[in-house]
Amino acid sequence: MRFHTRKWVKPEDLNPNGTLFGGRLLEWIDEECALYSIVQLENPKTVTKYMSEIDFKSSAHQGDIIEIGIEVVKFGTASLTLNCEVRNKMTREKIITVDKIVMVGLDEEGKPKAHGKTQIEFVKDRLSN
Ligand SMILES: CC(=O)SCCNC(=O)CCNC(=O)[C@H](O)C(C)(C)COP(=O)(O)OP(=O)(O)OC[C@H]1O[C@@H](n2cnc3c(N)ncnc32)[C@H](O)[C@@H]1OP(=O)(O)O
Repeated sequence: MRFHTRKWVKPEDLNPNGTLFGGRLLEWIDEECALYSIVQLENPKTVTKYMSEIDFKSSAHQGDIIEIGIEVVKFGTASLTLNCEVRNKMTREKIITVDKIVMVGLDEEGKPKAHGKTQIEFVKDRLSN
């Protein structure tokens, strides 16, 4: 799993309990998956179709730095299936896991569009082609 993005937990990210608000974390995960999929599928019209159950294993506190990891499970026809793990950068403790996130690339009419991708591509390799 590659951990692409770090986030710094700020006062506005906390719940009334004083720990990281779950909704904020899901927003970060969704955005991370969208950005990752847009780049991989080379389609800016890529949406979240499905998220499996989530498992909050531990929390984070103000000032913590967390990192969001993504792994490709499968390239489908129009879809890209990912899994995600978020961990505390300092303690390496797992905060959340999401086993299955399905992103779908759309065409101009908002219908699923075949992407023709079968493996992860790195931007640096695209540039050298
Ligand atoms: C980043 C964001 O926040 S985006 C905002 C939130 N997301 C949205 O608004 C999306 C709203 N949903 C939609 O517009 C539609 O459901 C669409 C266009 C994404 C998909 O429409 P569908 O009629 O379900 O398309 P279809 O049945 O062809 O499925 C498309 C792909 O999704 C997969 N899929 C569909 N439903 C599910 C599901 N419940 N679980 C897992 N995968 C699914 C299919 O297997 C298919 O994959 P493939 O192309 O690799 O074979």
